[in-house]
Amino acid sequence: MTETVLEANAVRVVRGGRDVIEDASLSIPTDAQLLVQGPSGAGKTTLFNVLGLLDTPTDGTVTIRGEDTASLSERKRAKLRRETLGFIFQDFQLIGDLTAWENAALPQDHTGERDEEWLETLFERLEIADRADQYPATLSGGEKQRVAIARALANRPAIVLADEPTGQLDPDTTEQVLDLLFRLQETADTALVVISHDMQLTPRFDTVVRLEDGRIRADPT
Ligand SMILES: Nc1ncnc2c1ncn2[C@@H]1O[C@H](COP(=O)(O)OP(=O)(O)OP(=O)(O)O)[C@@H](O)[C@H]1O
Repeated sequence: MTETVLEANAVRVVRGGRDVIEDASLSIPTDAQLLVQGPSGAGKTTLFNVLGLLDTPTDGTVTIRGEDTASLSERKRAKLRRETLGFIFQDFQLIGDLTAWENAALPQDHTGERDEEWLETLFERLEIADRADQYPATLSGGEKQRVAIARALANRPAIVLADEPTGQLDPDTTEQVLDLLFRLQETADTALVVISHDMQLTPRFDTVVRLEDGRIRADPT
């Protein structure tokens, strides 16, 4: 049986006096290819932040490998986040005065565990080895997203969480980035959770759930 790495149980998030997420439950196995698909305002970013331990739910629990994250101190949550999760954001969030390589190495710097060989593997697989010394301003959108993917995988996280990872890419580059993500998922042995409004992504994923008005619904197809 596949192990569950992250579980959200009856999560409710109240913001601005109303329920932005209502009774959301998700079980993420170690080999997940999960797409959470939903329209603008459905609560996707809020759910991303809760699953990524960047925000705490008003009610309900988020457990990682069976450990309830609510009972942890902020320091322990941050440590668990650094060691277990890799993040990919729509706007890449690269640091402008660091090179592509330095950006990708940041999570390793935070945990103090440099693994140059793994970074090299990632840069080769992502076909950005020749861009390693360039600064973000000189990279294309697709290249920036690949650096962001390398950074997300730098610490070999158990889960990669991606919020609209292809939102700024054209359809062809979107397909290429998805191909790379799935191939790297296998190499890195990580669960992949993508949150997106983009219907183009739907056929590529094993499991698709819909988020509508803060509620998770099973994929109707
Ligand atoms: N801190 C907050 N205070 C008040 N309302 C909030 C807060 N955070 C989110 N919301 C509201 O909750 C709803 C869901 O927001 P969220 O950003 O999670 O949606 P989303 O699905 O990611 O949307 P988009 O695709 O447009 O980014 C929105 O109506 C938003 O205005």
